[in-house]
Formats: sequence, C-alpha cells, structure tokens
Amino acid sequence: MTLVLTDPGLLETRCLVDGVFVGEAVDAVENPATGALIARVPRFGAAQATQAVDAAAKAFKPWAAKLAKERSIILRRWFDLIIANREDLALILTAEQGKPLAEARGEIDYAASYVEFYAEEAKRINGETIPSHRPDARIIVTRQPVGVVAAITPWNFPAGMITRKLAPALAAGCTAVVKPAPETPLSALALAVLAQRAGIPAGVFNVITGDAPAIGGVLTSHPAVRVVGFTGSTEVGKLLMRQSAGTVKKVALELGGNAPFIVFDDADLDAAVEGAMISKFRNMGQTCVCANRLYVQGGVYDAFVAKLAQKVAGLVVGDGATANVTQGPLITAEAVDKVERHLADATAKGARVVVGGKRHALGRTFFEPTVVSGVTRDMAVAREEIFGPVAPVFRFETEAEVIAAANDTEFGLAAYFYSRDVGRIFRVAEGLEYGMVGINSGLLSSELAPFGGIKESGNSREGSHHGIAEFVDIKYLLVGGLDR
Ligand SMILES: NC(=O)c1ccc[n+]([C@@H]2O[C@H](COP(=O)([O-])OP(=O)(O)OC[C@H]3O[C@@H](n4cnc5c(N)ncnc54)[C@H](O)[C@@H]3O)[C@@H](O)[C@H]2O)c1
Ligand SMILES: O=C[C@H](O)CS(=O)(=O)O
Repeated sequence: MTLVLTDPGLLETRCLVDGVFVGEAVDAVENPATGALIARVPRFGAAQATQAVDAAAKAFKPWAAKLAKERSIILRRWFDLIIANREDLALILTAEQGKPLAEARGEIDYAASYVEFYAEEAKRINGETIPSHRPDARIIVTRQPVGVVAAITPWNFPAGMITRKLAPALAAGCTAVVKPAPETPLSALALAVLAQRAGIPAGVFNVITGDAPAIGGVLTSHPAVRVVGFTGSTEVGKLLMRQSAGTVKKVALELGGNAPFIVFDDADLDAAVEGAMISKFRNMGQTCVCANRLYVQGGVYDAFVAKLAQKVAGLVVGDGATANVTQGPLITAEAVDKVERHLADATAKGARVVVGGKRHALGRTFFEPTVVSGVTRDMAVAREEIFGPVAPVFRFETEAEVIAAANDTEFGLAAYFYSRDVGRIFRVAEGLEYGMVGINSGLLSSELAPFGGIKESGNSREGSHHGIAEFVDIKYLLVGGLDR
C-alpha cells in the first residue's frame, strides 16, 4: 500500500545534523506487513556520530541560556505541530512498524503528551534553599542542564520512545543526538522535521541512522556526552553501560520486561479479561510492559481461560493500515521464529493451545493470536520476554505462592493484578518487586506518571516531574562572607 501523506515533506529520509538534513539513501526501511520498500536512510558511522555530538555540544550553551519560558514556548509549538500532523505521523508509523492505525494514532497522542507535559515542566525546574549551618553563609541548591544527551531508542514505539527522552532533555536545556532503531527511523526523522519547524535551533536535536555499534561507540565515549538514555533490550543496555564507564556517563536505562498478570478468585473476571487483552495484545504483544505470564487462581482458572480465548478468537489479523484490523504483523520474520520456538517449547512440556498457536494464513510476519493453558515455570515463556501475541496462563492457589512466582525473574518493569479485596491489594502491591504495578488495570502508561523498572529492567524514570532528574545536575552553592 503506497504511503500517501498530506504533507510529503514529513517522509524525511536524511539524517539531521547541526540543523541540516544530510546523507545518502542506503539502508532499506521496509513495511513489516508487506515487505515493500518504504524508503532508504543513510548508513552513518563513527565520523558522522562525532559530527552530531560536536554540533550538539556547540548548540548547548545558547540553548541552555534561553529562558525556561522560551524553551517552553518552542516545545509547545512542537506539540501543536505533532498534533496537527497526527494522521501523517500515524501513517508513517504504521508503515514502518506495523501496528494498527488506531494504535499508531494513539502512540502519536502519547508521544505528543510528553512534549506537552515537559513544555510546562520546563518552567518548574526549581532549586531550593536549605537552612544554613553557619550564620555567615547561606545554602542554595540549583539544578542545571547536564549538557549533551545521547538517546538510543527501540522499534516498538518509534515515536513515543523518542519524545519520552527528548522532551524532558530539551525542557531542561540539554541538547541531544538520537539514534533510532534501524527498523523504524522514519518516525524519528518526521519528528525532527516538525521540531525544526517549531523553532528548535540547529544542533539542539540531531538524528542519525546507520551502524549501531559504531554510532553507539561514539555516543558512549565522546567526552561531550553526559547522559546516555537507552530504551531497548537488557542485553544491549548492559553493553552500553559498560561502554559508558570509561567517561563515567550517567546511563538512563529503560530495558526489558517479564510482566506477571495475576487474577485472584475475588477479581471482576470480565474486567480482568479486558485488562489482559489490552496488556497482552497491544502492539501484537510487542511492548515492554505486556503481560508475559498470566497467573490465575484455581477457583476462576477455567472460566478465565474460556473467556480470554473467546476474546482472542475475535481479534482481526492483517495489515495495520487496513480498517478494522486489530492485530498487525510482528516486526520481522525472526520475531515470528522466536514466538514459534516459545510455543513449541511450552507444548512439548505439556502446555495446551486453547486458541491460535501457529503462523497466520497471511504468511510472512503474521502470527495467530494465541492462548495456551497448563503452563509451568520450567517453560521458556516463564523466563523470557515473548514479545509476541501469545498469552501463557499459569494456575496458582495461594497469594504467597503467586507473589513468589511473579518475583522469580531478573526483570522488574511492570506487574498487574486484579482483586477487589483491599487488604490483598495492599499486601500484593507491596510484595511485587516491580517499578510499576497496575491494579485492576491492564494499561498504566501516562506522561503524568514515572515510567520505569527495577532490577534488570532499568534504572531510570520517564514521565512526571521525576523524568527531569536524568537531565539535570544538582549544584550546591554555599554563599559565605555575609557577615562582613
Ligand atoms: N523499558 C522500556 O521502556 C522499553 C520500551 C520499549 C522497548 N523496550 C525493550 O526493547 C526491546 C525491544 O526493542 P529492540 O529490539 O529495538 O531492542 P534492541 O536492544 O535490540 O535495540 C534498541 C536500540 O539499540 C540499538 N542498538 C543495538 N545494538 C547496539 C549497539 N551495540 N550499540 C548501540 N546501539 C545498539 C538498536 O539499533 C536500537 O536502536 C525489548 O526488550 C523491550 O522490552 C523497553
Ligand atoms: O514498550 C514499551 C513502551 O514503554 C510501552 S508504553 O506505551 O509506554 O506502555
């Protein structure tokens, strides 16, 4: 399906370095639903990454010197332009990432909400005074922008993961170099076009595509880069952390997940099924906060599995650009292979496919939305991020048992549970070792809340006023001699 935009200028295929779109079209960007070539983007490497960082370093002081209100106005203009171009941005996103258009529109709204929020937060990066320990001196604490930020982002939310870093960074007065995922660079480049139109000055926001290890090598070692913001797999996050040690950079990590989704006997079962559907099947199961393990208490296990399977059977698989499609393709054929491996492992160890369970008749990167029951902790789906449309349902009997099972992972990003018992709600919420817990809800992401994980799911928070902390240095001023 040809990409027809109201503003063709948003299909930018060059990189943005120091306010100029540059680079030759080399690396293919393909539609995961059809395999069709959408565009080609530059294959930049270390040299161009260095140029981008140098441009960001040059732009830092003038950008930081602007009044907070001036940055706020420019960011608000960027927000207005994103909303005004929502449909084109959603079409680009669906074309390169595959999610249904309705979800892509939702992601553009979500991405824009961070720009809107931090356009306001820019004016509230306050300092403080602290009662002094000396009569002749005063203690002042200020918060100043760190400088150049490197942002490396994933393919599953190609717009939201950009603005969730860029908005607070720019609001704080930092400048940035963004390396988007090779599967989905066009959303980042379209956002860069709109950022330029909004008046974000040359060098403040740079986007480079190409050789990830070579670019990452520069972003994690260049002395001008103060913060490396990374959203992606835990494996790559650990690598970038190691590479950043040489120059003691702050590394803000948003990594993988393995979310438990727990349904107690006292839950509102229909609400739990609804929550499981959105938590599991949003973006075809390709989100870091997807329900990865569904634990259902014995008393409602069979009823829950039956209700869930009925809902899953009603999902419509197809090209995300087609109306009424609710499940698009997975991002690559390799992603389908991984899902197939997980299912084969589970069924070989005794799990039962209740609905779905195989590659979709559409072929290529399409997979049938699937529910498996009788799942046990020795199966790969209990330990690994599935990142596909498969809902493995475990049975449990007691509260203590399920909290222990839910915490039995190196990950700690999101967890969910359904109960209407207030004592249980507090016991389980406090017992779960996760950065975020959805209680009687399968969706918890908002720009108003601190998004992030613990353990090997990451160490940073994005969104809310907490999201600024990654991009400012706290400076302590002792003002003495006040008695002379
Ligand atoms: N915690 C969160 O907020 C969050 C959000 C979205 C995705 N994720 C996680 O991201 C993963 C899926 O995304 P993905 O497949 O793009 O992850 P990935 O780690 O493979 O890639 C993420 C980014 O890192 C880049 N990259 C890969 N190797 C690199 C290297 N050696 N040097 C520099 N950059 C490198 C990639 O090009 C991409 O831009 C999942 O694990 C998912 O859970 C987490
Ligand atoms: O995949 C990770 C994203 O952070 C998902 S969400 O849209 O923020 O929930």
